[in-house]
Amino acid sequence: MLHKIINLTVRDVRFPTSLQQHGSDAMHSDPDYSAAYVVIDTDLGLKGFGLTFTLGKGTEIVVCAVEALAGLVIGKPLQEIVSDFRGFYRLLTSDSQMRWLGPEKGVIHLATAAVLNAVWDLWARAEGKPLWKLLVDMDPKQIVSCIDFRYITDVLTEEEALGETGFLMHENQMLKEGYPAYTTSCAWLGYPDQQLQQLCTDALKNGWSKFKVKVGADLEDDKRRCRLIRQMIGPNNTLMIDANQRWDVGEAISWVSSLAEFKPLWIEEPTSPDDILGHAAISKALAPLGIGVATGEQCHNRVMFKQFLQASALQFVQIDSCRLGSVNENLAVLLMAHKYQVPVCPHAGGVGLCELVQHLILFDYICVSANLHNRMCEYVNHLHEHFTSPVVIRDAHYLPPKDPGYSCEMVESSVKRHQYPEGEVWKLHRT
Ligand SMILES: C[C@H](O)[C@@H](O)[C@@H](O)[C@H](O)C(=O)O
Ligand SMILES: [Mg+2]
Repeated sequence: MLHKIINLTVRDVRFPTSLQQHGSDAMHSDPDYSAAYVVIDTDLGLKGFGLTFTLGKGTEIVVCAVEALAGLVIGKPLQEIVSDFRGFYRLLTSDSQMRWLGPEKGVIHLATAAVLNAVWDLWARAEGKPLWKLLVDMDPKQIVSCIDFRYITDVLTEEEALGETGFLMHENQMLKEGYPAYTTSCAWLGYPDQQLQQLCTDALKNGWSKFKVKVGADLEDDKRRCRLIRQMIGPNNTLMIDANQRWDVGEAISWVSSLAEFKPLWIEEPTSPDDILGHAAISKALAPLGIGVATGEQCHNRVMFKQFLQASALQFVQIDSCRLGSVNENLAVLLMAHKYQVPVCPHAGGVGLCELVQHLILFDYICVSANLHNRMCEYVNHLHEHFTSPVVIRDAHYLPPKDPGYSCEMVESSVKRHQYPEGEVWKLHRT
């Protein structure tokens, strides 16, 4: 465990997903799934790989922010970092000059996630374990020692957190059955009805039973698309809807009420991701219709999640492996969600997000929640071929990864081809 970090590189990698409207929603009509992709080198040759997710333009800004953090990482032995991981998280997020850019939000926090994801990957590789197993094998004290409790002790103290982990009952079940997943890949907003129908038919054949549909641009379109999907999947399968922050509070309530006949389990991101009281009002108004509110993919830190939970403003917590400050901050959110008994259903609509977040939800089930009721992890079917250890889905379940690390290493030839702007793929698209 002497691995000393001697270098950090970061690259701007973009995939032209907008060409076919993959990933499109009511607010992001042309998303190019992208990543600020980090590689850290150690003196002994072991490498760590990490990333954060972006939508194309602006990835270069995240790259700059990662470069600004690199000096805090280079020169550190892995052992020193992980023996005081809370301190290291603080170092990255509380730098007395750079914290002005956040603190713990926006571009600088995305950069923190990319760097720390690479450090966690390195640690798991050094231990020869997939990240979920590294977490599962830690004793609760060590888990808790990775979390920065600043700003959340009014809801969760370190002592309380110690009592919240450690069930360990369900590892074998996960290895056998995997963790339940839902698919978003049938119904991106830019897909025509025919494509939606075809993809839904295929998904049903492949054993999918939970489907998310993008809504929010046009009410009549939403009704037609939800009707179509509900008819195809029948009354017993699950439907979720996602508006990606399109509405004001009142509009959200009336729009979703008009879609209530299609029986969605949740409305995701109905309004601004920062409007905690707005989400609380929407939750209250929709509860009698049996519709919950889900949010989190743009919830930028544990303090926001704390308040969402305190205000009963969400009924599904959607953690994101690349928006929060890596595993460290995600652990805090998992434990707070457990305290409030709110199910965690991770966000994974992006490049690499499925690969990463599966580790976190496996840990959550095995060591924290021990519960599968109303819990599922998002799955989207794009771009897995660019990873060296892509997710394995069987019967709509994530099978626990076996390779050491955090599953975020990308195939080097893919990185080269998709690097922006010099990669071959981008040369083609510009001509
Ligand atoms: C732009 C992206 O594809 C989003 O639409 C996506 O992350 C989405 O909100 C999701 O829930 O998967
Ligand atoms: Mg979403």
